[in-house]
Order: sequence, then structure tokens, then C-alpha cells
Amino acid sequence: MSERRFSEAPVTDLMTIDEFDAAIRAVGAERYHDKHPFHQLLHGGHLSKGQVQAWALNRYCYQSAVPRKDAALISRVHDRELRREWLHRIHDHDGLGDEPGGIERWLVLTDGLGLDREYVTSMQGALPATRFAVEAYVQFVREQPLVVAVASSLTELFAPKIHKERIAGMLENYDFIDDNVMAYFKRRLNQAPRDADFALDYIKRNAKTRPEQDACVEAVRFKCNVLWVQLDALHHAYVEPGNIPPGAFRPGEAND
Ligand SMILES: O=C(O)c1cc(C(=O)O)c2c(n1)C(=O)C(=O)c1cc(C(=O)O)[nH]c1-2
Repeated sequence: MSERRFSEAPVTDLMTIDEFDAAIRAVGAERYHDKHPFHQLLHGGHLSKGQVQAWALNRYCYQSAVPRKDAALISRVHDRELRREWLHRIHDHDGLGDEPGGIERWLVLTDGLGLDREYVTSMQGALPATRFAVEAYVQFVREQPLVVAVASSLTELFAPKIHKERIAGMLENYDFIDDNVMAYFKRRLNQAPRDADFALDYIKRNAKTRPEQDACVEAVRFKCNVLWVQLDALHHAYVEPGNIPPGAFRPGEAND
């Protein structure tokens, strides 16, 4: 009789809540974008102002896609309580009443870096890979089962650590960065944990089969890839080998 190996265990075995939690966190430990060399350069003060500008204007594409993906998610939800809970994510980014919101705070950051707002919001100078990556995230949330779509936001579990590193590192290392331009990240320090805790609790309650649990873990991997590939593209264009695609932002030149 052949011995059965662990890898052949039936995939229908449900993970315990603790195992499921650990599997999600293991993805971050392995591949969250805090490990990307571009972030180490950014936070360590090793980039020129032009390279930081390139990062900020590309990252604007992500900022502007996030409320669209949250709206896509809400459009699929039949549960009123979940819609109510998810809605504040859109307000966090787009603002509500007197609260200007995260996208406005991002534009304060790009203003502080000396970038023209119209140029930033036009996204014309963004790298093609950035545009493809952020749209892949919106599409993923539109198409995947709801619990898997919720799981894809869970990279936010790992975000406060990188935000703290970024605030401290950029304030210390760049004379063109001050508290005012870092306001976006300071605000996220409270917002991200609340959102991530809610989403984690939701998937624990709603991923009821092993394939659903596995798909949730895979969604966090997918999302790490969405984040990672944006930094790969920045590194390739603006650090090494410095291959800036046609039409993309060129530091130091008039870019409109
Ligand atoms: O600076 C970062 O490293 C970082 C990462 C992430 C993330 O992990 O997706 C988000 C943010 N920031 C962020 O500011 C943000 O608003 C946000 C929303 C989401 C999401 O998936 O809904 N991720 C992130």
C-alpha cells in the first residue's frame, strides 16, 4: 500500500480560523511590497526628488482606483449592513462634507513635490504597468466571488508598518518632505487597521469551504502582486536600467 503524503491530503479539509488567519499573514510576510528594493530606496532617502515625484504620480493611479474598486464591490452586495460598512471606505478616499478625503491629501503630497495637479490627475505620465496593475485590481473585485473580493483588500493588514516606516524615513531623509505632505499616511494609520480587521472578520465568517479559504489566501497573493509589479515598473523606469517608456513622466522636464 503506498504511503499517503501530506501534499495529497484532500483539499476539502477546512482550515481552523487560526490556520486561516496564519495563512493570510504568511502571504504578507513572504511578499508584501515592504520588501521591494524600491521602497527601501524611497524610505532610506536614496532617491532624487525626480524619482520621488515619479513614485507619487504613479501611486496617484492606485489612490484613484481604490474608491472605484470599493464602489464595484458595493454594487454586488445585497446585505445592507455590509454596504453601510463598506461605504465609509469611499468617503475616506473621496471625502465627505468638510472632510477632504485621502485623494485630496494625496494631491497635497504631489503639490508639495512640485507636480502640477492637472498633470497628476490626467495620469498621462503614469507608467503603462501601473495603469494595468490598478485596473487588474478593480477587475478582480468586480468579477471574483464576494468573499474573495473582500479578501483582496487584506494587504491592508500589513500597511500600518510600511506607513510608519515611510513617515519616519521620508521626514528624516528628504528636505523636500514635511509633516503636511505626509498627512495622507498619518491618517491611514487609523483607517487601515479598522478596515483590515473588519475584512478579516468577514472572510473568517463567510469563507465556509476549503476552496473558498484557499481562494481568499490566493486573493491576498494576487493583491501583493498588484502592489509589487508597480514598484518593479518604477524601478525599471527610474532606477535601473532607467528605461522610461514613451510618454511617461521624465524627471526634470516639462511634463505637460
Ligand atoms: O502605502 C502602502 O503601502 C499602501 C498599501 C495598501 C495596500 O496594502 O493595498 C493600501 C494603501 N497604502 C492605502 O493607502 C490605501 O488606502 C489602501 C486601500 C487598499 C485596499 O485594498 O482597499 N489598500 C491600500
